[in-house]
Order: sequence, then structure tokens, then C-alpha cells
Amino acid sequence: MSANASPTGQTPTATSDPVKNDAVEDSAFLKACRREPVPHTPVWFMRQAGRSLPEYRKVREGIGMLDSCMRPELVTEITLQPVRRHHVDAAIYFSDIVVPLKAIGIDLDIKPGVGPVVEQPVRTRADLARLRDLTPEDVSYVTEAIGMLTRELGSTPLIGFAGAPFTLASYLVEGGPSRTYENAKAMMYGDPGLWADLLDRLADITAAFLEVQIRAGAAAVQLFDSWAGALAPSDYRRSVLPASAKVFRKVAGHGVPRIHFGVGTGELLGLMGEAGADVVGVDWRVPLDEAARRVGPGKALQGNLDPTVLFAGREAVETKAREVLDTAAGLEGHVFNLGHGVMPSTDPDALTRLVEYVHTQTAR
Ligand SMILES: O=C(O)CCc1c2[nH]c(c1CC(=O)O)Cc1[nH]c(c(CC(=O)O)c1CCC(=O)O)Cc1[nH]c(c(CC(=O)O)c1CCC(=O)O)Cc1[nH]c(c(CCC(=O)O)c1CC(=O)O)C2
Repeated sequence: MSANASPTGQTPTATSDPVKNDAVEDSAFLKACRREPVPHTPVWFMRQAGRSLPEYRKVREGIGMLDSCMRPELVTEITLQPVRRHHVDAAIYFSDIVVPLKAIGIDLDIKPGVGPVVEQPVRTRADLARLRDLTPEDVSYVTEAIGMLTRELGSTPLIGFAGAPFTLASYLVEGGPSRTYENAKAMMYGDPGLWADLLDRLADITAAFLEVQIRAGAAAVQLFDSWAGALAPSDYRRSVLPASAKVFRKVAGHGVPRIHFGVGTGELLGLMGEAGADVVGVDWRVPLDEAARRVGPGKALQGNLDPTVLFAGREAVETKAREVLDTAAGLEGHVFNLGHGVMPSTDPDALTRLVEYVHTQTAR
């Protein structure tokens, strides 16, 4: 019997939770998320799959990004590549934050060198009607891929993920990547009723998408509010937190750790924990001991090596990784990660060496 099949031989369905796998539950990653003692500090990297790996570039040749997210065998292969190569403590499901929006029929594409581009931005109340509920059938390829993946992964946990309502709204309202979020913020300040309804819609879609991943076998989930750092705490609390909290509340019953991450969120760390996370992701701008003070007790932290450090040579990487481990020494739970995703031109060998360094330095 493969490691993740249930004792009764039943495979997970779209409507019930899978039987938990003991080896996955005992993994260093899930223990750290639950703030239990660990055999070593677990490590994984945001964007650990993808363009930094030559084997990824090879299998993606001639296949568009969104198209590749809908092919279960390809998703399985790409998700496994960094686990094989780097021996990270968790896999992250290969997808993108805009996949559930595409799945409900929003006309968008991921353009190479640009990012997600939405054909008709969402700007009016009439546009909200285009954001229908997401059903498991809309993303049957996700259920299929996660079934294959959990069998292959054995005792390695799989992290599911989704974009948070604010970050998704920023792409939908702007129509693509933005530095200023002027259209999204104009709606937030100028038409707070429409904004609240938009984020509430996105919360339902996001929660449904995470639930599909959990029911298929994801052992933890990460909510990416990558661009929330653009907001002042009072605006975040009033206009964003209620929707993110709804997502966390809706998935709470499944008993999988919920990670909440954003960039430049130093002033928001406490609120992001308050939204309902079990683990708060921290970028490199705030040391982990200070982040723990801001987040408060009862939560683990994830982070927070600056991804650009990986371009600086072995000694510098080890010095900066040591610094992260030292500031994490007193935490209730620590998952080692970068402060944001692996940059596409990162030398993959530097990542492999970093995993080994963290494991040997923290072996207990
Ligand atoms: O700057 C922008 O706003 C556009 C960013 C962008 C997105 N998807 C995108 C792009 C273009 C690009 O990366 O070049 C397009 C995108 N998404 C992804 C890839 C693959 C890669 O990075 O090489 C790519 C590039 C694909 C290509 O150009 O062929 C895959 C992806 N997106 C994401 C994830 C989850 C993760 O980071 O681990 C993952 C899976 C990684 C894995 O399985 O290891 C999540 C994602 N997508 C996106 C965001 C928003 C913020 C951000 O990118 O920093 C976020 C959340 C985040 O990383 O903070 C939007």
C-alpha cells in the first residue's frame, strides 16, 4: 500500500477529508507548524519549483504557464523536482494564485516576463457577477494531481496554497501587476461597499479552492497576501482582514496548519496572525525575534532569509542563514524559508547547500 492510501484502501474524494497519514503528521514540517519539538528545523522555499531549475525549464518547453497548471502529470513532476533535488521538508503544489480565477471563467493569462493579465478588469458592481462560486469540478485536475502527488511524496507533506482576497483583488481590479495599486485602492477608499463585496466573493472562492486541495490530501495550506504590505494597518484591519479571516475560518475544521504570508508586512504581522493563521510568514525586513514579539504567543513563524543572499557565495549564505537561525532560537516553532520566492536566476546548488546547512546546524 502506498504511504498515503487510507487503511481501507479508499482514495480521497472531493467531498470528504482523507485519512491522515501518520508519517506525514510526524514530519518535522508539521511538527514545527504545530509548535512541537522537531528533529531539525524544517526547510522549504516559496517558488522552490519553477524557473531556477533546468529540469523545470525543460519540461515546460512550449507549454504555457496556465496550461501547465492544468496537466496533472506535469504538475506532479514539477512539484516533485525540488523535493528530489534539494531534499526540502515539504513540497508546494505547483500552480499559481490566479488559477482559481481562470477556473471560474475569468479571461486572464500569465504572460511571460509580465505576470497575470486580466482581459476585462473588475471595476463595477456589474463586474462582480463574473465572479461565480468555484466547485471541485472546476478544478478536477487539482484533485487528480494531488492524489498522484501524495502517493509519490510518501512521508513528505504537501502544502496547498491560494492567493488572499486582497492580492487577488489587486490583479483583478488593476488588470495586471501594479506597483501602486491605484485602481484597487481607489475602490477600497471610494466605494467601500463594492470593495467589501468583492473581497467577500474572493474569500468564498479562495476557501473553496483551498478545501479542494485539503480534501485531495494537502497537509497544510498557505494563503499568499503578497501585496498586503502596501496597506496601512488601519486600512488592512477595516478593509482586508475580515475577508482573509473568513478564508481561515472556513478551512479551520480540516485541522491542517494555515500559513499566512505577505511581503513588507512588518507593521501588519500582528493583524495577519489575528486573521486566523497558525504560522505567520515573515519577509527579511523584520528579524524573527522581533516578528515573534509583534505576532504574539501561540503561533509559529516562517522565514526569513533574503532571497538575494543566495547570489552572494557560500560563506555569505551560511553567515546570513546562521543569523536567521540565531534570531529563531527562542521561537515556539520555526519553519525555515526565504523572505519571498526563489528568484528565477538563483543557482539551484546554492539552495541544495542551504537546506543541508540548516539541517546539520539544527540536528537535535
Ligand atoms: O510581479 C507580479 O505581480 C507578477 C508575479 C507573478 C505571479 N504569477 C506569475 C508571475 C510572473 C513571474 O513570476 O514572473 C507567473 C508564475 N507563477 C509561477 C511561475 C513559475 C516560476 O516562478 O518559475 C510563474 C512564471 C511562469 C512563467 O513565466 O513561465 C508559480 C507559482 N506562483 C506562486 C507559487 C507559490 C509559491 O510561491 O511557492 C508558485 C509555485 C511555485 C512552486 O511550486 O514551487 C504564487 C504567486 N504567483 C503570483 C504571486 C504574487 C506575488 C509575486 O509573484 O511575488 C504569488 C505569491 C507570491 O509569490 O508571493 C503572481
